[in-house]
Amino acid sequence: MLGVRGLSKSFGAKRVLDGVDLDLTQGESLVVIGGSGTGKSVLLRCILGLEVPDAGTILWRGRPLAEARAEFMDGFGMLFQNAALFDSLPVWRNVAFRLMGRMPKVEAREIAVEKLARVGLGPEVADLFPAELSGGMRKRAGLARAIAADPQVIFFDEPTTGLDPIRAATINELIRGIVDETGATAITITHDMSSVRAIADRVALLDRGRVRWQGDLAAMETAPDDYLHDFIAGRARPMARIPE
Ligand SMILES: Nc1ncnc2c1ncn2[C@@H]1O[C@H](COP(=O)(O)OP(=O)(O)OP(=O)(O)O)[C@@H](O)[C@H]1O
Repeated sequence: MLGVRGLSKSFGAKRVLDGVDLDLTQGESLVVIGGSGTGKSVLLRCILGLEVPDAGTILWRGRPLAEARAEFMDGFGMLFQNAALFDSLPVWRNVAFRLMGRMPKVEAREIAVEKLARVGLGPEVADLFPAELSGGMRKRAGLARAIAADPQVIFFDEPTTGLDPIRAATINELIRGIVDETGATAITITHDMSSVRAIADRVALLDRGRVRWQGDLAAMETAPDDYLHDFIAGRARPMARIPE
């Protein structure tokens, strides 16, 4: 459904992505992990068309995404790292952002309230402003916005950043539930191994601009790769090579 072929991107002399290849089938949940600065966000930005790669192609349903950009953009949802809600709009307008203009306001609001309910926020939250929400509630509202237009592909950018472990687990469960329910294809980038275990069907580890390892979640624990195991365990070895 979504393929990345030989994607490369440099900033000045710094080669951040150096031939990344990935494939996602419909309904699959891929979690991309990798150390800080390994290019996870750059990869996401290239897929979203916010960054122009130096080389490589992104395929969407077998066609270069560049040729199907409008169709792709219509069918994607995104949960941003800090929820990225518009502070001047009430929560329901944030959730309904993609729906406004496509349908009458009253209908958009109804869908927003329904999506808020799906993420565990009651109708009383709809008219609050983002500043009145806790961090966990903001994430939930961001998640409701990501699913408002029933996307076929959803991107989750560090979905648990800034949350305590219990709230993080709730968000992970919501994401997994939503992906299962909607059959959406999902790409998550994260450092949080609890997210990996809760959300992933498949895991890809980025290292020095390439996919160092990828495989099913179950295979991750026994994969013959020391760096992957250090990453999973959050372990720093004396004199270990930390990829830059
Ligand atoms: N617009 C840009 N201009 C110059 N360098 C950039 C730009 N965007 C990203 N980089 C560099 O690319 C590298 C990868 O950045 P990226 O944000 O993708 O890392 P990441 O894997 O998402 O890291 P983190 O997990 O810390 O968020 C970094 O060294 C960063 O400084």
